[in-house]
Amino acid sequence: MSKHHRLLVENASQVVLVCSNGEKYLTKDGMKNLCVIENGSVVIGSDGLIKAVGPSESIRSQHSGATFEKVIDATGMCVLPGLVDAHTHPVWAGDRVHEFAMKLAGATYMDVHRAGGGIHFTVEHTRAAKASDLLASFCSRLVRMQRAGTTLVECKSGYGLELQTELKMLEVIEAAKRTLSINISSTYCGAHAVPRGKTVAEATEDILQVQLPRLRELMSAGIISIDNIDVFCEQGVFDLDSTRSILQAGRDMGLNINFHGDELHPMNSAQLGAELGALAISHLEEVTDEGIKAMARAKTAAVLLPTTAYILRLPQPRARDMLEAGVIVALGSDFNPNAYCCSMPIVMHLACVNMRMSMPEALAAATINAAYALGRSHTHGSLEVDKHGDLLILKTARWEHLIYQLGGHQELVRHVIIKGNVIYDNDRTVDL
Ligand SMILES: N=CN[C@@H](CCC(=O)O)C(=O)O
Ligand SMILES: [Zn+2]
Repeated sequence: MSKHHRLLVENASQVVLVCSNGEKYLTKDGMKNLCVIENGSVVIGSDGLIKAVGPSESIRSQHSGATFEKVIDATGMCVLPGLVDAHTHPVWAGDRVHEFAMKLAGATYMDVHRAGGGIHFTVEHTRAAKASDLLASFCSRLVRMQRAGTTLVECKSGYGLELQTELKMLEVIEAAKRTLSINISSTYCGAHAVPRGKTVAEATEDILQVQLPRLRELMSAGIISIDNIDVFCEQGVFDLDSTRSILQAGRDMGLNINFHGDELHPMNSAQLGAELGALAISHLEEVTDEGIKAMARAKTAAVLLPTTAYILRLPQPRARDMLEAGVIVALGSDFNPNAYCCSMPIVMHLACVNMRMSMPEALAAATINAAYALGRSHTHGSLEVDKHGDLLILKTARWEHLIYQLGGHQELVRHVIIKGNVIYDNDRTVDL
């Protein structure tokens, strides 16, 4: 085949495809046995899509007449799909390091929230911030995520709680899409908290009558693109009825339902999400057995967030029960001013140690299943022909080192590649 391609990555010790039969998600045994090619190569075409992946010898013979813009010799290294972070709150001003100290001293998340801190503190600072400052800090956070291997990330609004600031955040997310190569799934989360001075009913009314109609107009005009709708369904925040009406209104606008549920109290959020056809529900530390069954039946992904339970010293989400019930388990960093973690490799490590997932299960949850939670698993989340050429090259012959070496990704990640373009090249040598 004499053709010109963007990139050839050849002779990798391992190429972890994750799956190879067009699966849109993995469950149960499918998550335990990932597809791995020993001594493999990957070809990415000029359109940024994967053209071939397989054993090095057969790729070499199939492409004997082809030319490549770039060739990477991955001898002694391994190749994985770019990681997918299915839950982040990365657009904000004002850090909350002082609250971390309060929490270490024993305050709970809701103690801080009720005292006017937490989300309210961030809302105050984000409302006051200039869009250009929000964009600059957001982009530097995205760059940190990219360096840790994330190539597709969900990004929420939700620190405005009124139209003007929610829009400012969504526009900042749009601007970042134009600035950086990382793939972004954008989420409207105007129901992240009840704004000060409003009741739940008033906040819900404002979202339904003011915020969503304006977003619909801007979406129709092609000025903004939003993928998902989110609500923080929790005692003292949005109850089940208000959550239902907001999610339904978002769904009617064509948004995917992807919301916070059953985090601090069992709210029957999982059952609600399953009934509404939610693509994903996050947190689920307090999900019930009925909720787990409902999510498995509805194919609603559970986005588990190991950093939240770790930082807030909450009970761990019941990952094993969900996996055994056949729920589509995905992972997210939950990056936000409460859980300041940009690293999916650390998230996978915590999922393995604290939630008792195996390393293959954690990788499936941070690739194909996280892509499913964002409605992107037809294009992302595995190394298969016609999917985006988004991948990581690690300076180690076995992929499990990415999870095993806690915080070691800074040395281990050699290249991060998006659509066949090298967006991060870390040539520091590493002593394993
Ligand atoms: N639980 C609600 N939202 C975030 C926290 C946001 C914040 O504290 O600023 C979460 O997913 O953990
Ligand atoms: Zn969240």
